[in-house]
This record gives sequence, C-alpha cells and structure tokens, in this order.
Amino acid sequence: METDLRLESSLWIGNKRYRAVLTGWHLKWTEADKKNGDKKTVSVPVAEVVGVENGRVEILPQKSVEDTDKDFTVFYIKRSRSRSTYGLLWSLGRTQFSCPSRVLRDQWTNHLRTALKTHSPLRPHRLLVFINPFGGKKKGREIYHSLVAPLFELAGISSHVIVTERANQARDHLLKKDLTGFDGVVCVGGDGMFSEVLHGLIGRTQQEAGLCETDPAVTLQPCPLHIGIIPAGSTDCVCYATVGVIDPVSSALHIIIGDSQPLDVCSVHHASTLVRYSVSLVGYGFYGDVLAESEKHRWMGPLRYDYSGTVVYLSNRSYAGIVQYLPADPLLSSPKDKTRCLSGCNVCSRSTERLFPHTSDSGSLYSSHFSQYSNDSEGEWVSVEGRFRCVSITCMSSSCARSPLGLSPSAHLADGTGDLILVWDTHPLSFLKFLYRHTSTQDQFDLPFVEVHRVKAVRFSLPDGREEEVHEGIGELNRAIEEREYVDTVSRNGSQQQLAQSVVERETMNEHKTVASILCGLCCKKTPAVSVWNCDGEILPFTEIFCRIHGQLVRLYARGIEDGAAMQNCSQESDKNKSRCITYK
Ligand SMILES: Nc1ncnc2c1ncn2[C@@H]1O[C@H](COP(=O)(O)OP(=O)(O)OP(=O)(O)O)[C@@H](O)[C@H]1O
Ligand SMILES: CCCCCCCCCCCCC/C=C/[C@@H](O)[C@H](CO)NC(C)=O
Ligand SMILES: [Ca+2]
Repeated sequence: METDLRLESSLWIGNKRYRAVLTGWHLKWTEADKKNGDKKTVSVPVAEVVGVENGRVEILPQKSVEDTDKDFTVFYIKRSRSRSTYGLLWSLGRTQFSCPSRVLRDQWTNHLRTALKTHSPLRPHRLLVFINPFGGKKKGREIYHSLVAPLFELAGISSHVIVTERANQARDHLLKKDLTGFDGVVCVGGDGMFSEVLHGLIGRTQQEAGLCETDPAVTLQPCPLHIGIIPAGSTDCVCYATVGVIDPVSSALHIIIGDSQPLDVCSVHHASTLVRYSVSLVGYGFYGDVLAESEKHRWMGPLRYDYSGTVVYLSNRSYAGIVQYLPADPLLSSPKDKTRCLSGCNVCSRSTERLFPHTSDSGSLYSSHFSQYSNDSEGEWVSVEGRFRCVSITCMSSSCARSPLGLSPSAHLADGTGDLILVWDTHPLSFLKFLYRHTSTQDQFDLPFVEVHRVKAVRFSLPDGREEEVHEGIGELNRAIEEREYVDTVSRNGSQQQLAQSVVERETMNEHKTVASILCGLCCKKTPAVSVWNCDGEILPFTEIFCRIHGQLVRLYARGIEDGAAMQNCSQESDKNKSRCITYK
C-alpha cells in the first residue's frame, strides 16, 4: 500500500534544507527556506531510482565511498537532449542527502529500498552478458567494464560475462546451455551480435515449445527472456531504433530499470528451410551489394559501409525480380501516415490487443501465443515484376546514425507488420536523390520510382526461375567469408606459421577467385545477374525467399524512442504551491 511506504522529513543537501517526501511512486524534495514562488522541487519516480547507498557515494568514472552514518546517496535516471539524435540521453543522477540522525538515515534507505522492490518487480537481478571484442571499433570490453559493470553493481545486478572467441558462439551457447536463473541476455556489440542473440533465443524458445522453425506457416512462441543491447558496433541500428541514442550508459540504465519493448521479427525462409530472422533490414540490390562489398573491407571498421556505398552506387546496377506481397490492414496504419513510433506508441499498443486477444495482461509474455493469422482473413496477395535498384523489407524504422529517421520513418516496432520498399530502376541521379533523402527529413517515398507498402508477408523470386544458377555462386561466396573468419580466428588463436599458411592457401586460392567471380560486377563494372540479400548485416545464401512478420516475438530492455520535444514540458507549475516542478517522467 502506498501509505505504508510514505516517509517525510527535513533533509540537507550541502548546507541547504529541503522537505523530502517519499510516496509509493515518487521521491520529491523541495527547498524549505525559500518563498513559495522561488521553491524548486525535484521529483523522481521510484521506478527510475537506480540505487540507494549509505554514505556519500560516487560511482562513475570510479567508485568512491565516504562512509558516514547520517548521509545517504540516491542514484536515479537523469535525462538530457542529445545533440545528434531524436532520442533522450539517460545518465546517472546523484544526490547526497544528510540527516539529523543515523536512525532517520536508516529509515530513509530502508523505505527507499522497499519501495524499489515493490514498484519495480520487472527489474533484472541476474544477466547473461556476451561481449564481442571485434565489433565496431573493437572497444566492447572497455565499454562494458568501465561504463556498464559499475551501474549493474550499483543496481544489485549480478552478471555472467562471456567474451566471445568466435562468431556464433553466443548463438550456440543460447541454443544449448542451461539458462536457468537468468532474467535476460545482454549483447555488447552491434547489430550482428544482437542477431546472434536473437537467433539463439528464438531457436531455444521454439525447441522448448516443440515447434518447428522450418515451417514457414508456424506460429512462433514469444521469447520469455528480454534482450539488452549495449551499443559497440558499426551501425547499431537496432539500438538506435529502440532507444533513440547510441550510448552505453543510456542502454545500461534502460536494462537496470527493467524497461520492456516488444519487437516484431521477420522470418526468412527458402523453400522449407529457415534461413534467418531479421528485425531491421532484409535488403536486395543496393543494400545487399553494399554489404557484400563491405565484407572485403572489414579492416576499415564502420567506414567500410561509406566506402562500399560509394563503390556500389557508382556501379549503377539494377536487378530483375518478381515481388509478391500480402498487404496489412490499411485502416490500422500506413507507411506514409507520418506517424512516428515513439515511447508509448498507440499504434503498437493497440496492436498488442489484436496480436494477443486472449490474454488478461495484453503484454504478458507467458500467454499462449495466439496465431496472428487465424483470426483475420489472410487477404489478397499482390504481385509486381520488373527491374529494381533495391527491394527492402523492414520491421521497424531502421533508423541509425547514417539515417536518423530510417529506411521507413513511420514503421512501428511492435505492430505485427513490416514495410516493403520497392525502388524501381531509375536514372542514377534520381536514385542518388532517393538515397540522400535518408540523411534528411525529406520524404524518400515521395518519388515516382519508389513504392512503399505495409505488409504481413513478402515473397521474392527471379524471373524464369534462375535460382539454381546463382545458388552455387552465393554458397561459394559464403564459404569464402566463413574462411575469412577462419583466417581471423587463426590469426588470433593459431601460430604465426599456421597463419602464414592459411593466408597463402585461402587468400590466393579461394577468396580472390570466389569473391571476385561472384561479385565481378562490383570490381569490373559488369552487372551481375543477381544481387544478394542483406539480412541485418548478414549475407543470405539464397535469392528466392519468403518473408513473414511475427508480431512482438521478442522483448528488449528499452521503451522506444522518447520524444525529446516532450522534455521541454517536464518543468511545469505544480498545482499546490506554484513552485517550479521538475518532473522526470
Ligand atoms: N569473437 C568473435 N570473433 C569474430 N567474430 C565475432 C566474434 N563475436 C561475434 N562475432 C561476429 O562479428 C560480427 C560483427 O559483430 P557486430 O555486429 O557486433 O559488429 P559490427 O558488424 O561492427 O556492427 P554492426 O552489425 O552494427 O554494423 C557478428 O556478426 C558476430 O557474429
Ligand atoms: C549521398 C548520400 C547517400 C547516403 C545513403 C544513406 C542511406 C543509409 C541507409 C542506412 C540503412 C541502414 C539499415 C540498417 C541495416 C542494418 O541491419 C545492417 C546491420 O547493421 N547494416 C547495414 C549497413 O547493412
Ligand atoms: Ca513492425
């Protein structure tokens, strides 16, 4: 009961006296010795209190404790506008209070800790953390240990940390090892690392539910464990689109307070084989070619995408294809309705009732996952054929540093649909205009050669069924890339002699031949017959695919992009004493 937790007293901050009040939901403190009009009140939701420590304590950049028996320190979420993104930066606010007695100090710390337990039941207590030491600028370990671990310790979260030694180690661990006792999984890396955790958790959940992922029509079981992302990659698109900023401290704080953001997932099948899952981009043509080209320049780090984008753009390619799609209900929303999917999004929350109509708590993860297709007619498939610059399917906006509003600015994180973007073959300068509009707020869909549709499923095929011709080549490409990973692994784990041998054997014999022969169009300006699919930064081994959106299949420790503009309204006149009230939502 809220009244049981109420506590009120005078407290000092420095040499100033404040009137402090703890209700079940808020901790407030107001300057005591000022006229009403000038009083400043700070109000912090209990749900956004990160921790309470005895004494005068600092946490970042290093922990320091001045252990006194009449002082205590409250740590909480502090918001600020980010100069470069639409979202709000979260940082660790800290206020050191002094009490007239140790008894009162202990009363405050005990009441606050009890309120935290009562009003934040979804907070994680034990996390499984995977760090990719090679993603992005290779700073994953440093980021985690210097910025994130101290916050987890402050919040009383215990972590089991695994620094990966090879690609797919995180995925394999989640598919096979005992996950008992973990409340969530955290990946320190970029979109590829998130994708590993996504595949591991979805696969494990379906295994345990006795469901067959290879069936394109299967209704998948939502994953019970939340996923947290600490951004340490190159694109970090998933983090950007679900938190709004690329900032390890902000992401760590969303994890600590147990935020929960459902996320749509796109399954990709070829024939009756599950190829991959995607939450961001399944892209053919330009985005696929950019990824394929960038694989040869990993040593460039994040810059590899800028360089490869230029190379691919100048190669001026388009590809023939047949695109079939199943439109979503146009009455619910549209990719051109100018809505933005922000924290507390109405479109997504209304979708929860539609996606999970038989659950008492519509957000409950443990409900039986109701088929998203059994209670609505499938609808009519639409088919188009022609030459495309790019074909993209995205479950979300796919906003990122390069494209702040994203591939589809009005796409929604958790509405059970994806957006299909068709860019028909066009003059190079028109295509450049399309690309450039991604970097600004201009509407990239307001061009005659661009179509966008909100869909539930998409099928892509080649005219006159040339799948087999290219399948062999793409498979060789992937073997070359995997062998590249082999070379990387040997270079880390093997002897110099092994490395020299593996480099000679592979670089000259396989890679140059295979990559060049498959992607000759990228190097020699000839147009290859087909592109490759970019699936959240991984190249798919097939060209003809079937994509299907599974609504709210996973949950992230996030709350969507907080609207920075709303923050200006957070300091408001309070009703009673007309003092300035700074309320953190
Ligand atoms: N120890 C490791 N050695 C080699 N590769 C790894 C290791 N751990 C993970 N990987 C692989 O590295 C790939 C890239 O990692 P990650 O996505 O974190 O960085 P990135 O590609 O720079 O970022 P982004 O995907 O956001 O552009 C992932 O696909 C992952 O499977
Ligand atoms: C002349 C200016 C041209 C600017 C071109 C801007 C287009 C940027 C579009 C970026 C889309 C990124 C979508 C996200 C994809 C991720 O899933 C994937 C993995 O991180 N990243 C990439 C680069 O494929
Ligand atoms: Ca969606």
